[in-house]
Amino acid sequence: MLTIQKLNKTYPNGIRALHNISLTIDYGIFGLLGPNGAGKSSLMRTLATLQDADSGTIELDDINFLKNPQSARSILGYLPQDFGVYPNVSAAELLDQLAVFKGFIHQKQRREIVAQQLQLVNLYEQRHQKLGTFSGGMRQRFGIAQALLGSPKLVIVDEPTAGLDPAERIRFHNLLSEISQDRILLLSTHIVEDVAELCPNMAIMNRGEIIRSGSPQALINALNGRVWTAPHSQINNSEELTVITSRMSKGERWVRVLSDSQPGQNFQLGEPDLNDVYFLALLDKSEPQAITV
Ligand SMILES: Nc1ncnc2c1ncn2[C@@H]1O[C@H](COP(=O)(O)OP(=O)(O)OP(=O)(O)O)[C@@H](O)[C@H]1O
Repeated sequence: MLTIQKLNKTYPNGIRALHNISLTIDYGIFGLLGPNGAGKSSLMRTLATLQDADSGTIELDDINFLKNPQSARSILGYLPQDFGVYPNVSAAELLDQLAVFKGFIHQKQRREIVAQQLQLVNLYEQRHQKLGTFSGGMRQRFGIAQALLGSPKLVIVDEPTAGLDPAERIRFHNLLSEISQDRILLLSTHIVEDVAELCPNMAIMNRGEIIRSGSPQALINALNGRVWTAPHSQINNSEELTVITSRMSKGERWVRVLSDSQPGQNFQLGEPDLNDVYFLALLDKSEPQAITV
């Protein structure tokens, strides 16, 4: 179990990026979902021991990350949001060099590990190709290969699917699912579908705070019988509604509304989903009010 307790961080410019963050995270993929600026990267960087917290604790296997970052680094791998590569170096060369930094000093052992990792992420055939010629998806898979050097118990990946095309995204999801079998994989993302498809457990973060946590299914079930839908064109303007989303679907604008009873005659009961959970969580935090559409 990774245990985070009462973690706080305020940057020198006064922005409070983490406010009393407490989470207990078990093996498998854990999704951290939140809008831009929620504090996800701040939390990821703190867990990766790349920045200090003002207070709180992070523990895994009796290692206190904040007091003993060196030991923590030996059990964690990190794929940052802005993973830069040297464009003129090949995948095998850079991975070999990163393996040296991870403490693999014997060349023969390193060669085996580098080959293993590149096979795992399906880049072995392209191992001599320069990283500057890799597509976004290949680069992210390479990022996973380097994060897995040394078989870490905790792997932290920060917004890895942003910008990937649908096929690469599926391939990347499959890879994440495969490598999460025997470790904790923390996935930070602002893409609701990433969490819906991959994560048995999740938390939603906004403005430096955890505002929901649990299994996606349990959070969705809590909305059963309370989400109503109607075409926007059929809603009477005078109705006061708690709108979850109002967006285009198949050429028509549809409104989803939270209500304990049918909010109007044109509304039908909808099937709640993780988008409803997410948008309602964000609404809660910004002082919910009835919205007239
Ligand atoms: N080094 C820093 N110094 C000052 N403020 C920072 C720093 N890093 C982040 N912030 C601020 O802290 C808040 C949280 O930022 P953070 O990058 O952690 O959020 P995020 O959820 O990862 O967002 P995004 O999805 O846009 O990357 C933002 O208001 C951001 O401007």
